[in-house]
Amino acid sequence: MAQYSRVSGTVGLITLQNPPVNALCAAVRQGIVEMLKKALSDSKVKSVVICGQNGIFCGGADIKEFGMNMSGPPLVQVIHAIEDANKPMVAAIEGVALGGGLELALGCHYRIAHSKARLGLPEVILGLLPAAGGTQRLPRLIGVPAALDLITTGRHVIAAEALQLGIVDQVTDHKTVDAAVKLAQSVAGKPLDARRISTYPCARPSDLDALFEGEMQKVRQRARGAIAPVACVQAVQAAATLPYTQGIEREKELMVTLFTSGQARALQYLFFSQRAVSKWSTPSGARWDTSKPGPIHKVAVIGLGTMGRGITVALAQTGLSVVAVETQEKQLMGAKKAVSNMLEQGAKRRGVAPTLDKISYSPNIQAIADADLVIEAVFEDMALKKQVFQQLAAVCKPGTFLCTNTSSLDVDQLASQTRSPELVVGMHFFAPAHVMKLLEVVYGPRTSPQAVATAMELGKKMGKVSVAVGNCQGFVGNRMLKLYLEQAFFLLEEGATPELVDRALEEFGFAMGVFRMSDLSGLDVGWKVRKGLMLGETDVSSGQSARIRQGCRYSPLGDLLCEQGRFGQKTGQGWYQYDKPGGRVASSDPWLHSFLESYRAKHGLVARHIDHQEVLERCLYAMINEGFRILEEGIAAGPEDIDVIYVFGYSWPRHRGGPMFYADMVGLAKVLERLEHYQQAHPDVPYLQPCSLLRRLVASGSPPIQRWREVIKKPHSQL
Ligand SMILES: CC/C=C\C/C=C/C(=O)SCCNC(=O)CCNC(=O)[C@H](O)C(C)(C)COP(=O)(O)OP(=O)(O)OC[C@H]1O[C@@H](n2cnc3c(N)ncnc32)[C@H](O)[C@@H]1OP(=O)(O)O
Repeated sequence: MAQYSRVSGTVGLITLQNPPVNALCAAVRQGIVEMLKKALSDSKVKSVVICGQNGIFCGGADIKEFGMNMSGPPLVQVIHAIEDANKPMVAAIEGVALGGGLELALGCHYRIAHSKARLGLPEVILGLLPAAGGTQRLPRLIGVPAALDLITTGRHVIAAEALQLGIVDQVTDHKTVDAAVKLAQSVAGKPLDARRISTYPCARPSDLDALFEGEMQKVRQRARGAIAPVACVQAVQAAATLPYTQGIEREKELMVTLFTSGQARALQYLFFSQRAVSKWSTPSGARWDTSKPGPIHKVAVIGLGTMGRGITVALAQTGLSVVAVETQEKQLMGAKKAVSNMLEQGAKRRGVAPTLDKISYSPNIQAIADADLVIEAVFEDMALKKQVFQQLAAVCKPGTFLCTNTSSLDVDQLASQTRSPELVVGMHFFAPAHVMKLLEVVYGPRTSPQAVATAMELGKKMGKVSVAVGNCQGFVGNRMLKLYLEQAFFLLEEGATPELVDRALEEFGFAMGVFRMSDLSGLDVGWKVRKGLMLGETDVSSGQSARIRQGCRYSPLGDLLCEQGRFGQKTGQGWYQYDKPGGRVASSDPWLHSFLESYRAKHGLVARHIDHQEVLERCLYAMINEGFRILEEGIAAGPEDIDVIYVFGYSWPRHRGGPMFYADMVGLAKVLERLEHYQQAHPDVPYLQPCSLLRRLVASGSPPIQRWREVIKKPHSQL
């Protein structure tokens, strides 16, 4: 797990060996201690280089070991042994030095990095802090403000910035280990006292208290209830105010609190879930490792509204050739300008050249004849999309993959418009498509494994977290969201206000409550979908209440607001009021409150007191219950898929892991009991009936989420 050799006669070389990222598992830590002893006791060795195997220095502590009983020497002690060494220690950083990997390098007396190397302390993203001395050494090395930035955000820096900040001593474009050996030779025999970072005083800016107060405020605001960023600030504050040994004690104390928190578990689960979803499988047996993607050189986008523009930008940024088709001349002109602006801004931010020349625009669908893959992004209307698919079938060369960006329409119906339904797959992007990380890849019963593999591969190229899901109304994300929204509407009918519901959800950790989010995305979007499903119009002649549709409870509140022209931010009025159409700052709207009162009076509803707990249980458990149905039907392969969709597409608070992880944390028996309670209270809402999978899981003793798959048999699979 760590190898030792002597090179150039006098330099000991310790190589970390734990593929793929040389994570610091117990055996690696033990190996370092043993190899270090060897190097220090070898009288021919005058200095030592530490490097990693296969061009990667180290990806940090082994995350798989977290939550297990610790064995082997603690990392903090390993790093002290390195720093205390009486021969110069040089870190040769290639690939990455992240987390414990960078902390290990900070224990060395010198650091040299390859120009392409990335360095960082991303522990905060895993709900932790750099607890192997990182919070104490980094501020001593680069100052408090810069250390706070890196430790509280977890951002990676490339070697040039690391050099500028003073994290590394040298950057090389050549072979890093060779350059490190040279550096090690040049410093052999030199005194080391001034090279041990733990002995440095921590420079204190004059306004230290104000600095930490400001930072704490900033971090709390950004953290939305996550505790790790706050602990990171506290640990750096200890570095700035306490001697090193006491600072290390404080770092340890804070780490123990984080380690035992559910938040760290949630974030580490997400780390592995994000990687697990790329290893997709479908109920028919297609899998990521047996399905080869088709070659894609040229992609076409049909329809240049908001979604089509974002997709075009994201595609052009991958370097692929893109043909962007929009039949309406005026829309095409506007799109050209908007796409170029977005590409230029993005390129400026990333310090690269904009890829404007990758895109050709056309008003004519014939222009896509030689595309390898087409993404249809026209208006969300089945008749229109069917027409487009018929055209695509006629125009495209044989073998072209045909993708639809529908957010909820039946992918299989679109496939049936073509001669090759096996080439049809959904690619559901989220707005704005060049920014949002999530992509739902939707396979129908006839979609070929190759089409799924191709869409997943393209998503990866576009920098998306892609999740393969089965075809059903709303797929995974919007299918669950519908119930979340509906429960929020019902709560208004029963006595809540948009402010109360939003506050409960924002305190839970959502960036925006459901009503503020609805105002932002536009109430008219859902209205059109409901009208398409015949849910947005009352059949007065049937004599049924406006609050019953298709035999179930229905709230027409959203439709009524739309009928008043209240579409949200874009019209300046929705669930809240704004200072002008397009305004961003929501304020409470007395009109809405009196509208709700008259609505309740009209329908004989008596407002009752509703608390935050009920808001959370009704909105979240309804959605979680649907998640279990999705698992039972085989629409999502596992709970990780649902959780990744919610975190990356619906701003579910990361430190709560996703809806299914949250259910596991709350306890499945409790979720079941509360659903039963609400189902009894609202028998006209059939989806509150607990899903049979949830019942089966509870009956099998509520196994942890990692073992749900054992219980999820798929007798009801529709695929
Ligand atoms: C006791 C605590 C004491 C001190 C505190 C120290 C704490 C830490 O160090 S926490 C860990 C901090 N490090 C990180 O957060 C880095 C996490 N990894 C990454 O960001 C990336 O994996 C990478 C940039 C290192 C590589 O990216 P990429 O090339 O895209 O590969 P993958 O992400 O797909 O990863 C490949 C493979 O490696 C597994 N893996 C990555 N890092 C770790 C790790 N630190 N521990 C264990 N396993 C790791 C990852 O899960 C992938 O595995 P699979 O192929 O099985 O999916």
